[in-house]
Amino acid sequence: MNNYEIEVFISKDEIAEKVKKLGKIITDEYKNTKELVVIGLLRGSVIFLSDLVRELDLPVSIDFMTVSSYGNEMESTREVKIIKDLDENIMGKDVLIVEDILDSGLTLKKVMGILESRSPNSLKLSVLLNKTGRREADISPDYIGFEFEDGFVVGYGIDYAQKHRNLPYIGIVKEVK
Ligand SMILES: O=P(O)(O)OC[C@H]1O[C@H](OP(=O)(O)OP(=O)(O)O)[C@H](O)[C@@H]1O
Ligand code: HPA
Repeated sequence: MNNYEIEVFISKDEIAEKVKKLGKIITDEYKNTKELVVIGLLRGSVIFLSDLVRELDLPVSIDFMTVSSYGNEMESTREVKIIKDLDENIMGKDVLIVEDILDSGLTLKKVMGILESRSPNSLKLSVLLNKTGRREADISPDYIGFEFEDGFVVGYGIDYAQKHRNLPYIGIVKEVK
């Protein structure tokens, strides 16, 4: 896409309110847990994860993994590769994956399969955005911020060709002809 503009889709204030709500729900559900391991997938999750963990009134540790499927494109390459694995062992631990967006589901299906095979005590998924219209893998998140059907989004950690992650809101990319 040569020329495009970005339209505000979810405002900064709406995101902040939702993240607070999710923080309360997750805190309540894990209140008897000794240690919750929050896992972020680099790079898209970092802003959501940073805000969400500060709304958790729980003993939390944080770890990151890098996988790649989209590269610089708007379509998934369909091949999900682990580029950087977790630093810590998750066996027997309560694990919560915190992701920016669930779209085809191919990335998280693969990642959840890998993490499940490491025998955590529990494994759940929290996504800020659940894009439902292009789902290919059977996967349903445990905690969802916002749901929408389709459209390519950017901002609040999410990129288009590595740009726009720093927008404080979620925008929709529109082609300008
Ligand atoms: O459900 P899917 O269709 O698999 O898409 C979701 C994935 O796509 C994005 O990652 P991307 O590959 O763009 O890397 P990034 O985290 O560095 O932005 C996003 O962060 C999810 O991990
Ligand atoms: O809508 C999107 N925007 C940016 N990256 C993405 N990765 C999956 N879906 C999207």
